Amino acid sequence: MLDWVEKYRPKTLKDIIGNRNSARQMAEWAKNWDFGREPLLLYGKPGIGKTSAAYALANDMKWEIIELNASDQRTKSIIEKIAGSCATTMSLTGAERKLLLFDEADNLHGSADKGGARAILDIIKISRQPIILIANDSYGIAKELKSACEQVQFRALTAKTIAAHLRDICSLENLKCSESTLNEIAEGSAGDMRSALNKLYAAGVGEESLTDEAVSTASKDERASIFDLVGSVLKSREDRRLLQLSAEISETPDVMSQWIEEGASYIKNEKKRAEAYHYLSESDIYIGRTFSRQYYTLWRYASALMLIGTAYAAEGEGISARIMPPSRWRKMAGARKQKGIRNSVFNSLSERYHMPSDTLRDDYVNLISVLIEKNPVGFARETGFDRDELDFFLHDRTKSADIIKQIKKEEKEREKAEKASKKREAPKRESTKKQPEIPEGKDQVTLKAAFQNNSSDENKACSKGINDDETTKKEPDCENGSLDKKRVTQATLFDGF
Ligand SMILES: Nc1ncnc2c1ncn2[C@@H]1O[C@H](COP(=O)(O)OP(=O)(O)OP(=O)(O)O)[C@@H](O)[C@H]1O
Repeated sequence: MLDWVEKYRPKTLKDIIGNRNSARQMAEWAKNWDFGREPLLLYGKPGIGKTSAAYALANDMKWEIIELNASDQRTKSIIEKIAGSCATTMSLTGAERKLLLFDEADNLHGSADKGGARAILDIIKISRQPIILIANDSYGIAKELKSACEQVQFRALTAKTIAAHLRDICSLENLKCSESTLNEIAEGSAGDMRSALNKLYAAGVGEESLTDEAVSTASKDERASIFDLVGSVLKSREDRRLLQLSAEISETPDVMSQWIEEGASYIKNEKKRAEAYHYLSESDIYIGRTFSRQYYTLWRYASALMLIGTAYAAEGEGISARIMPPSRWRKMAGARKQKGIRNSVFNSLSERYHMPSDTLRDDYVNLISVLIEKNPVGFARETGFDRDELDFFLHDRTKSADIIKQIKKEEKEREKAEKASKKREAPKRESTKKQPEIPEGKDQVTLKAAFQNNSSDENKACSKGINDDETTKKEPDCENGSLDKKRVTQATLFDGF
């Protein structure tokens, strides 16, 4: 049996209650959608119809819908695998278009979502299909992602609008309910239609009439979110209520502690803030012990310390800013990327200079930095660094990007010139094809092997000359080298066969 939230989920945009302008904006966008059109970003409080509106739109347009949630472990590669393919191809079921729906676009910083924002941006660039992103908190969305989208705000619904919808549902379900009870549910839902429907369902399902008592019992069962918990810790001093809220949310104490830590950073008074951090660190000890001893009863102490301790320190001063996901998640994602760049830089230098990467990192990093600063172009050209790797030493993203761009341009021009010169050389080679008795393949391989054994710069230059088909031009430079000698040697070797 469907609960009423599902049973009365809007089927078409016309069923969306309130937010008429937003629904209209979505319909316009879909009607005029064409390849290259910006995705939509629907944002607003939970439970006010964003996801329903996206589904209703897809239904109206007869578009197939593919939903991706943050909990799908949206690493870059997975997104590219799932969405990248359908972003560029037509639907298998024959539906004209596929709507890619990225829910929780404001929650892309967790470990499961590394590179999530970047990957979505990449998909936006290549997608031949419409995309909608959904977020509760527009401030939590990566800046680049936000500016790549057309934004549609969803506002919390008024108590009057919610009450009217509840009345309709009561009559469809043959449930008798007084106006005052309906208003009480609507007002207690703070603009959240889903929460209101859940309360009505919990109190009224299987009943003929609704009593105030049933409603207040049902309200207690309403599940809280982590945002409610952080807000309450900073605002309220009701210890029991805080513990009850923490039991309702689905986060474990270690994750909860990271959210509270972020919340504690909003406490204005420095002393009080320090006190909050003190309780958080005490709580962290119990979290550590829980894991090391696998004794989960200790979690209760951890929760009590972090919640009651932080609330005690905050003294109910409340929060004037938006509650954000832990900033350490963002920092950790950044640090992971930086570590990857560092490893790749030192591994490639280690190969080049035949030195352990640890030695390079511990003893030569300053020297290398100075050398690179003196001649960044030459160094980047020689090492084949990319922008991030070069920036690791230069600490100047624009400069690094410019240098890499310049090198790539030069490479392209060189390739072009080489191709052109090969074209010019081709007829000449045809005419000189009839060469000595030495089989062509064997000659090349043995010569190459001979050069590999010789590491002097001069011989390298000679070998380059040969590979580049410029033997004649380079010959005078090779007089002291062993090219001619080797040719003689090889010839003698082959003579022996
Ligand atoms: N504006 C609305 N009109 C009609 N029903 C609504 C509306 N908003 C919410 N509902 C009801 O609440 C349920 C949940 O709504 P929905 O999932 O669309 O909210 P949401 O804003 O996307 O929330 P979240 O941000 O948590 O995903 C729907 O199934 C529907 O029954």
